[in-house]
Order: sequence, then structure tokens, then C-alpha cells
Amino acid sequence: MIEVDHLSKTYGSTSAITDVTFSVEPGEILGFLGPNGAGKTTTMRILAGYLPATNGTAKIAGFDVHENSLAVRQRIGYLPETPPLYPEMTVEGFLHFVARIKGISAGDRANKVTAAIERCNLQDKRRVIIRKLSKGYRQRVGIAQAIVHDPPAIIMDEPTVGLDPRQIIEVRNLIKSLAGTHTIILSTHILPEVSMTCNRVAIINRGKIVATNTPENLMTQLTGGSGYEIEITGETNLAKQVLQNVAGVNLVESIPGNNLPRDNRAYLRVISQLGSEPGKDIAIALVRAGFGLHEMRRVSATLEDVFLQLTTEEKNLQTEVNSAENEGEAA
Ligand SMILES: Nc1ncnc2c1ncn2[C@@H]1O[C@H](COP(=O)(O)OP(=O)(O)OP(=O)(O)O)[C@@H](O)[C@H]1O
Repeated sequence: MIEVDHLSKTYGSTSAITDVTFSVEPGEILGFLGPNGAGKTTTMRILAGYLPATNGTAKIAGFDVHENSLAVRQRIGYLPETPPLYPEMTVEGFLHFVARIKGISAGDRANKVTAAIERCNLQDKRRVIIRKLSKGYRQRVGIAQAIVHDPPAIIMDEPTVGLDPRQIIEVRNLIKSLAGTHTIILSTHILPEVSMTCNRVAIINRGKIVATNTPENLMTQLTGGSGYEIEITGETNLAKQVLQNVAGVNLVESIPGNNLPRDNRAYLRVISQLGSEPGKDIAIALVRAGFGLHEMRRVSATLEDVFLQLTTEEKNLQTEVNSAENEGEAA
């Protein structure tokens, strides 16, 4: 439904995005996640047809956003970071106005406006002047104007920014309720937003896509599966050697903050290889080697670990993720 192919944009000598490629399948919610200044707004504006790209193409429902911008605008709903609302209009009056400029016939307008109002739970506010609404309600009006012509694709730029926690939950639930019947791309710099709302995530950093996958696969592929945190009595380096030789162990590291030996204790994190469950062998190997095993618990990486790894180490893992995906498809 949304296909972005080698898209780049430069502002003078500033490169905002470089070689951005991803796609969004029908009915899916894709989270476009990145820190401030990563290039999210630039990408959203190009997709919405408000900004020409310097290189590359973007298509929505098969139409090029630049060459067929009219056809694209009929098929998308766009919620910019600041929704374009007329504060002196009532909710209903504004939505009628938007429906008219989006080309909905006079006979169909009332039905479409009512449907958008109901979808966004604005029934109680339909005759209220927009200026008097809370930020959460205004955001719902922003979403209602984006969906009033019932577009197959919706583009949202930071849809929950500036809302209070309750409003955030309401807006996220509203977005989730739109999936399936709509294809959605939403940009965000907030990690929990993608794990709570999105089926897939594309992570952008300094204008480049560094990973694309489901939140779960991203965590698994980039960390090699689950891991264990272990507390033992014994010498740390020796324990690391023993653990490194256990089948299915990928990586052994000291747990930061616990490096000072107390009563000769060592605190270690073991990351297992993808698909392996070396817990039992780890326990046996440690006890056989004479270590006292005080605690061993399973841990899994969080999306936050992955995000930090991708956006702070500047390590481009797209190739790794792609090859892992290809292996998965081949299997
Ligand atoms: N009109 C412009 N002129 C020059 N540089 C720009 C312009 N708009 C954006 N940039 C630069 O392009 C880069 C990407 O900006 P963009 O707004 O797309 O990022 P973002 O991920 O949306 O960030 P934020 O979350 O802070 O809005 C930044 O370095 C920004 O300073």
C-alpha cells in the first residue's frame, strides 16, 4: 500500500534523509521511530505530497506521490505534527468544510462527517468550538479530518506528542481501531508507542533506516534470543571462559554496576544463540567447574536496548536484519 524506494532529501547542504526504503502492507500500522532530527517529519511530508524528494520515489496505492499528487491526496489522510484546525469553527462545521474541500459530494457529506465523528468518539463535542477543546480532543478532531474521506492510507506525524497520559492512551486506542480497514504509518520518538501500537517498526537514525521488522523479531534477531542473568561465587574471567564453551551460548558479559566482587561474587549476563535454550547446560557447566550458583534468571532484551544499540552505536544492522529475514523466508 505504501512503497518508499531509495528516498533522499537535502535542504541546501543538509542531508535530512538518505536512501530511505521501506514498505507498509495493507491494514498494517508501521511505526517510524527515531530520535529528534532523524528525518521523520521530512519523510512524512514527502509521503503526504507536501515536499518534493531530492531522489528516489514513494508510491501510495500504486500512485507516485510527486507525479500523481492529486490521486495520492484522495487516498491518504495526513495528520501533521500540528493539526490544521480552524479554531473558530465547531467540530462538525470544520469537518463539513474539510469534507467539501476533499471532494465529497454534498449528498454524502453528512454521512461521512457523522462516521468520522463516531469513529473518533467526538459525539459530545460535535457542536463545540474547536478553540474550547482540550489538546486531546483537538488531536481527535485532527484524526477525524484525516479520515473523513475514508482514505485507505493514513500518515501521522507524532500523533501523541504533547498529550497527557490518559489522552495518549485514548489516541493510541483510536489509532489501533483504525488499523485493518486502513494502512497507517505513524512517526514517533517514543519507544513504548511502537510496541503498544504498531505491527512493525522502521528505525531511522540520522536520516538512514537502520532496521525494519516487528518489534518482537527486532529484539530477538539483534540479541540472539533470550538471555540469563547469573550470580555465582568464583572468579569472573574463569566463569566467562566456562560459559563461553557451553553450546548455544552467544555472548557472556559482566553486568554493569556489579563489577566489584563482593564475597568473591560474579554477576554475569549470558545471551543465547537464536533458537537455543542453554539454561540447563549453563547450570551444569558452572556447578561442575566448582562455582557456587546463587541465582539464575531468564531475561529478554527490551525494545529500548535495541533502539539504543541502533541509534547510539551508529551500527547499521539493516544488512544483518535483512539476511536474517531472508533466512527466515528460505526456511
Ligand atoms: N526546512 C529545513 N531546512 C533546513 N534543514 C531542515 C529543514 N527541515 C528539517 N531540516 C533538517 O533535516 C533533518 C531532519 O529533520 P526532520 O524534521 O525531518 O526530523 P524529525 O525526525 O522529524 O525530528 P523532530 O522529531 O525533532 O521533528 C534535521 O537535521 C533538520 O535540522
